Amino acid sequence: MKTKAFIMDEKSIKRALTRISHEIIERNKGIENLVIVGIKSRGVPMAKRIVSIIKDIEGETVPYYSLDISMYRDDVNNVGSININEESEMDVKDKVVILIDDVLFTGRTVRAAMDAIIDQGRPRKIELAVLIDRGHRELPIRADFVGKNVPTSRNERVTVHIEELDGLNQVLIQE
Ligand SMILES: O=P(O)(O)OC[C@H]1O[C@H](OP(=O)(O)OP(=O)(O)O)[C@H](O)[C@@H]1O
Ligand SMILES: O=c1cc[nH]c(=O)[nH]1
Repeated sequence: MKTKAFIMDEKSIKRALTRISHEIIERNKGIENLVIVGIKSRGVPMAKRIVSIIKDIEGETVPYYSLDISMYRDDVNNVGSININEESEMDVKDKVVILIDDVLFTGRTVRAAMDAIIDQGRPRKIELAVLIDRGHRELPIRADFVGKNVPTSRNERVTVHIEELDGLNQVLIQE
């Protein structure tokens, strides 16, 4: 794949996650009843960073979980059963769940993540934070918190590299 553009560097990713963290706190008037859920793979380190930024601001650690939705995808040949990772049962009943992912594209991953969460209990609300919204939704899903809106064509790919998984922090458009 050829890189067509550099969209974000380490500093701009950090600024975006800091702003999103402030917005989450502001929108929810604090952190009471919040639960943060990172979607694997890159939503997980992003979620941890947001938890850490919120702790710096509010002085408390918000509960957080990672979620593997591969079994819930409707466009993968896999009608399999529920499989939240075995690490933890998520306590989401009556909580405000903040879902975190790196890229929002068709919305199918988020749809699957919402199914997985609701199977664990009835949250009071689910909100969505993404680093990149690249458009091309196939479902009526939108993000509440967006790092950057990046217009793309369908055949492009937005690639997010996060240090914890990839050794560096950057966002690229590739084709
Ligand atoms: O809105 P959607 O069309 O569902 O696309 C967005 C999803 O696609 C990416 O994951 P991908 O399936 O490419 O796997 P990855 O996490 O290994 O990159 C990305 O991390 C999002 O989770
Ligand atoms: O461009 C895209 C599409 C799906 N998932 C990504 O991470 N990038």
